[in-house]
Amino acid sequence: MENSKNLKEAYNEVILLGFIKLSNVCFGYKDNQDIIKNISLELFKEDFTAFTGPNGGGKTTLGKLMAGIFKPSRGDILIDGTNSKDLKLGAVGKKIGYLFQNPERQIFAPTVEEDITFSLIFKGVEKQQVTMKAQEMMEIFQLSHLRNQFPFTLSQGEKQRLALAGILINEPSFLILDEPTTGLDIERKGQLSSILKELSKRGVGMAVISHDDEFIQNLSTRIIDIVGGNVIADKRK
Ligand SMILES: Nc1ncnc2c1ncn2[C@@H]1O[C@H](COP(=O)(O)OP(=O)(O)OP(=O)(O)O)[C@@H](O)[C@H]1O
Repeated sequence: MENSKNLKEAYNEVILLGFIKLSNVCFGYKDNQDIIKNISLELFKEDFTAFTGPNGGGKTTLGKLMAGIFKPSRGDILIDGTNSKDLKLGAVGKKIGYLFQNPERQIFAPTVEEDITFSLIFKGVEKQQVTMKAQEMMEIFQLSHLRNQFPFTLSQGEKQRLALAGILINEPSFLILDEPTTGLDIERKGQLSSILKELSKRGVGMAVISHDDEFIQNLSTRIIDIVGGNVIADKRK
C-alpha cells in the first residue's frame, strides 16, 4: 500500500498535470451550429499559452468555456480536476481569474478601491486584511493615486489595470486574459508584460487571447491557433 502511494506521488512529480483539460468539447450559441468544434486540449500552469487566430474563430468563446462561464454542449472540461459542469461560477473564480475583452464589464463599485475589494468584502474577509491587500494591489497596478476616483472615468489602461487588480486580489491559480493589450500604449503594454511575466514566474498559469504579435512573441511559451472553431496549430517555442 505504502509502495503504491509512493509510486503515485513519484508519477505525479514527473508527469505535468494539466490545470484545464478539454475533452471533445463542442459549443454553439444556437442549436445545431457549433462554434467550437470538438476541441481536445490540455493547458498547463507551467506554460504561458497564447491563443491566436482570425476574428470570429472562436477564441473568446473558448476562453469563456475554459473559465467555466459557458458550459460545453458536448464533451467535458476539467478545471483543476473537477468537471466545469459541477462547478458554480464562484468556485471557478477561486481557481481561474478571467479578464473580459472589455474591462468595463468588470466594474462594480463607485470608487477604485471599493471596486478592487468588492469580491473580498462579498466573501466576508476581515476588514483589516481587505485594506492591506487592496493597498498592495493598488501599488502593484499603480492605482493608489486614483483610489477614490469613479472607475468609469478612468482611461482604458487604468480600467484594464483595475480589472486585473480586482481579479488578482482573489489569488487565482490561473489567469485567462482576453485581448489584454487593447487600448494600451507602449509603456503600459511593457508594464503589463512585466507584471504577467512575474506572475507566471510565481506559478500563476497564463492563457492570453491576443492579436498582438509582439506581445505574444515576447511572453508565450506555447501558441495555439484557433480557426473556425478548431485548433489548427499548437506550437511550443
Ligand atoms: N453571444 C453570441 N451569440 C451568438 N453568436 C455569437 C455570440 N458571441 C459570439 N458569437 C459568434 O461566435 C463566433 C466566434 O466568436 P468569438 O468572439 O468567440 O471569436 P474570436 O475568435 O474571439 O473573435 P475576435 O478575434 O473577433 O474577438 C462568431 O461567429 C461570433 O459571431
